[in-house]
Amino acid sequence: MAIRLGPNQYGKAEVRVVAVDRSSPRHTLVDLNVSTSLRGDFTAAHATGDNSHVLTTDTQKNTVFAFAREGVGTPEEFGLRLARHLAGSYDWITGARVAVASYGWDRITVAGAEHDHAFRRAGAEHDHAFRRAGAEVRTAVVTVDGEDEHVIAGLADLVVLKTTGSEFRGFPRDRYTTLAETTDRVLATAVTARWRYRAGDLDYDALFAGVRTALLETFASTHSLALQQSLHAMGVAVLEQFPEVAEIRLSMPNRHHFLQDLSAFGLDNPDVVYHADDRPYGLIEGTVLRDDVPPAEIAWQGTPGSC
Ligand SMILES: O=c1[nH]c(=O)c2[nH]c(=O)[nH]c2[nH]1
Repeated sequence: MAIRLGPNQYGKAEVRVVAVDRSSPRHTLVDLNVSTSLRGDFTAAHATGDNSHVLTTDTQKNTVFAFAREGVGTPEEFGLRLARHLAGSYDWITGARVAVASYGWDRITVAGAEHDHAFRRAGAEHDHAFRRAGAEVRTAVVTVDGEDEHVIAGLADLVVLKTTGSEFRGFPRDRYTTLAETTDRVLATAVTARWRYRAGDLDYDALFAGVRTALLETFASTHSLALQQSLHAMGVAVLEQFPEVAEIRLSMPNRHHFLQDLSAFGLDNPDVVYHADDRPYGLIEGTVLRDDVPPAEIAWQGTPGSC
């Protein structure tokens, strides 16, 4: 019985690259998940571990980031540029497949914010604060406990990002601290928020829309010194604007965007190309509540991500 190597391919899966165009104060961004894979004669690597024909997956990843520095364009164009380059790089590589998933981002709009400098160009559309299209979920948890009824409304996976207007500095340093202080970073999070209503007949749709808008507007407008500060400001805004809300609990992972070092390829990177890292992530959670409303812990029992 002859045993042989059948079809095979290899590449780097899910390179998360975010490219920001800062050429005007109205930033734009492209957010991609790029997977490459090569076909060709890689028999030697499989049979004997001879890697002389292996264009490493690390190199493929670097190529994705380096190509993003030169502009992304459409996913199709970016895929074509990459695939042509990879397929043409060595004689023994006969083909390349590049899969590009492109995540859409909408500008956050803020009513009545025309006087904020970040809105000056397009009415209420923010220059550098975005909401990822499509991912979010509306939630409700209702508890009936004897005579008591509790309604917790919420949303999950409301993904937002600011390309500027975020700092993080002034933290203590010990022997394990390597994080650099920054006065300008990309700030991104997936907001999970749950808020408990006071009793009463309420227009839940209108309240949901209002709370969601308050969360978005406040994320966009707050010059953030920490994600904790943004979280607090978002909770305060909801309680200030909606007397119907007794308390709000927020869970906000810090979706880190690391500036990709392109210097090894002779490229600068003036805050253009980022690696959107999915883990580990900071997880910032907090409750904002009113002093004069009795707690209702039973309403929260079994609700994940609230503290
Ligand atoms: O907004 C932040 N809060 C933190 O607590 C923290 N920790 C960290 O490493 N980066 C950040 N960013």
